[in-house]
Amino acid sequence: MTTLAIVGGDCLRPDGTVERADVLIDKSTGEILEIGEDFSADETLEATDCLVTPGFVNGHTHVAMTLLRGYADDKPLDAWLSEDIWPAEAALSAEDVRAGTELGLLEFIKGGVTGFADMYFEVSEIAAAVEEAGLRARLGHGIVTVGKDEADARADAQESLDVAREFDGAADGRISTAFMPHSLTTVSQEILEEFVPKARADGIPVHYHANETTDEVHPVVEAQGVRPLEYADDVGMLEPDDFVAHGVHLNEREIELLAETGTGVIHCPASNMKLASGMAPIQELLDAGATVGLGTDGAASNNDLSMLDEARDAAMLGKLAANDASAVPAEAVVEMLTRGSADAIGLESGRLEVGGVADLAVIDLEAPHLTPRHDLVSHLTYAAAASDVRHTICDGQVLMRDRVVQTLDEAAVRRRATEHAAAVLERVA
Ligand SMILES: CSC[C@H]1O[C@@H](n2cnc3c(O)ncnc32)[C@H](O)[C@@H]1O
Ligand SMILES: [Zn+2]
Repeated sequence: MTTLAIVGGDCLRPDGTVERADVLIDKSTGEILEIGEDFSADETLEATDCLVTPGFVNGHTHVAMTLLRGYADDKPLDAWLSEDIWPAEAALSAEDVRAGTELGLLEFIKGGVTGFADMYFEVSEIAAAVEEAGLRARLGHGIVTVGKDEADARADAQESLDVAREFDGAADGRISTAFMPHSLTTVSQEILEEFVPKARADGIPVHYHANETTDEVHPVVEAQGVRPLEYADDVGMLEPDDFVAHGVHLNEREIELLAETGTGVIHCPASNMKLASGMAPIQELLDAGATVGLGTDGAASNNDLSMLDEARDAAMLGKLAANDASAVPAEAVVEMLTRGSADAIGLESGRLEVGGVADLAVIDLEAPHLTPRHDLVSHLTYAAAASDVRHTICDGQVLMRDRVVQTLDEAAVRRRATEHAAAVLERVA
């Protein structure tokens, strides 16, 4: 057994309390062995004046979209996708997706993210980058069938199923998968009715964008005569392992359905604000008992991949949406940031506890904006930034030590991404 000790820090425990303790990790199994004091270990990470927290889990993203960061801003979802993003994505090669993914994973590690769910294409490249970077992920091929003939639509759906089967368990079990129809309006009913049962039969979860904008709600109501999530339920897309992104425009019945079925909801506040999609009813979802996590969505609608920014946005927007300053408090946000997202997307992480997986972030508290230290849960939600993360650990392995990423060459990744982004734009022009 090879061990790693994180020493000198304060630990954020699953009940929200903070206690002074060291953490002993078995590097060979990636498990937390003990939380206490005076451990001898093969390797040490210094955490004096730091907060040791569960690693942050980004419950919904399109990580390779880092290449399109700043490419198209200040438009609503439909125009942004159809006028700018989809034409640019049509020009992306597998190598571009790899370069954009590596850049995104670098940003994740530097911001304390240890796990994420991703919907995109060229998933073999994304899986290879995840394996190299050392992160944990649920990956899937996103299906869009609008504008495609039947053969192409079925091929796209089949690819999503094949990818989910092929990559489940990859990277020593750090990669899991899902069947990923893009949304209830961009994938036909025929495809959903044919393929969702096939995913279900293989125990593959389903992930999709739902109720993001009113433009996504009205066509479903018109065509089906029911609300989008009632339709999703009818086609078998609300099960305990399933998770939806956004859930902005939900009525009471849909909130109830999400909670009753145990379907996870990934709240993406920055993307919802930037695209002016609306304000998700997060306090209502929490009150109903739904499993709620946080996600950045892609870097082209955010425009960064900082989960600490997302935490602050979730708290602020949650209060505004509820017209209540006590809504979506810091404790609820930290829960969404860690085990809420992990539970929603089905990752075994999000808790700093003995026997749990050692997916951790160590936050340096020696900064003016984190002084004084009345309440570290408050600081995580309202004041800490990605640049305050000092070390990142996933599956017991140190991915970043003293802000130096160990698994990726930062300069090379940034250089490659810059080159690929420029080449894509030239092709699109
Ligand atoms: C077919 S792969 C996934 C697909 O989703 C697009 N996308 C990025 N952000 C959003 C969003 O907020 N709502 C809906 N779709 C989004 C991405 O560009 C890919 O094409
Ligand atoms: Zn998305």
